[in-house]
Amino acid sequence: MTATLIDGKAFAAGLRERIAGHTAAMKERGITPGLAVVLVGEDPASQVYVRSKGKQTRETGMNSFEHRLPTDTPEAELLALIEQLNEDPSVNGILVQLPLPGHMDEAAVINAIRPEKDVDGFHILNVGRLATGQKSMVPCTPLGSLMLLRDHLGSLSGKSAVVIGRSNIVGKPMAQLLLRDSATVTIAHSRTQNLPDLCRGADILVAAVGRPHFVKGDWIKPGATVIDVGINRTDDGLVGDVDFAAASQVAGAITPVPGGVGPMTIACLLANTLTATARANGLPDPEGLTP
Ligand SMILES: Nc1nc(=O)c2c([nH]1)NC[C@@H]1CN(c3ccc(C(=O)N[C@@H](CCC(=O)O)C(=O)O)cc3)C=[N+]21
Repeated sequence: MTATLIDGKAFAAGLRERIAGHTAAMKERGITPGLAVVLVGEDPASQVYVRSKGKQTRETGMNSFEHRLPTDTPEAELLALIEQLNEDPSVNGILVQLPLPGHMDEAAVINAIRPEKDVDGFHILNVGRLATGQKSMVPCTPLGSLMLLRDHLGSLSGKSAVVIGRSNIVGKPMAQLLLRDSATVTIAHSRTQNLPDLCRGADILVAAVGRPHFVKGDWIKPGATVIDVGINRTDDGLVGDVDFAAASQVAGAITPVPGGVGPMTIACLLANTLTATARANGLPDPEGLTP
């Protein structure tokens, strides 16, 4: 048996087109969504992502504001920039690229962003809102994964979901979103006992561990839906957290790397920026893109 390929790249392209349509309608009313991306330091991978985010923001018709600061920038200077962006009415979304240099307090920086403009959904208030079922900004990678799951499965209600990874950026918010869709959710991590057996019970398996080919083919329940969040640079190029060749013989459906969750992350960043702009202007949420 060979799994259905869940084409995140194509889904993201369609999503960006719908976002561009909403953006054009807003611009007719004199509102242009604006996204500010802040990059501290010269990490080459981060520079690639920031460039790609800026390009897609502009292609969607939104304003893109990019701020690059040197690695040794004092934290107070970054906080002052965030305050300036908080006050700027042309900026609807603020993203501070992570990870930050070691001398900075990541939580303090994230929580300095006005929650309404926190398009990453990392602010403590948005985390609490998501956990309690209130409208919030939702982290982009989990949101993109949820969209792919809903598109492929329809209802997630009652399904057994295993999320491998407990990060604040992916694992924990992913579990919250699955729970909100009435899946039965287990969060697994490095201390989990008998992980292969646990995975074999999962109708939905989300791998967010950051280790190349960590999830083996014989961990997959036949017919399961597998979402591979991993982006690992190896000598063989970009690979996911799942052994794709083996897993795709067993799974019902699986996301590839590249071309799966990655492109959805950026499309959801634009979706959150559009939603933030609508909310800032008293307009209804476009299509309920940000749940
Ligand atoms: N505040 C913050 N928010 C983020 O959302 C954030 C961040 N910091 N720091 C870094 C990670 C990483 N990230 C990715 C986005 C798109 C792809 C993506 O489009 N990947 C392509 C391939 C890209 C390639 O070839 O390198 C794919 O999977 O097909 C990957 C990774 C967002 N991040």
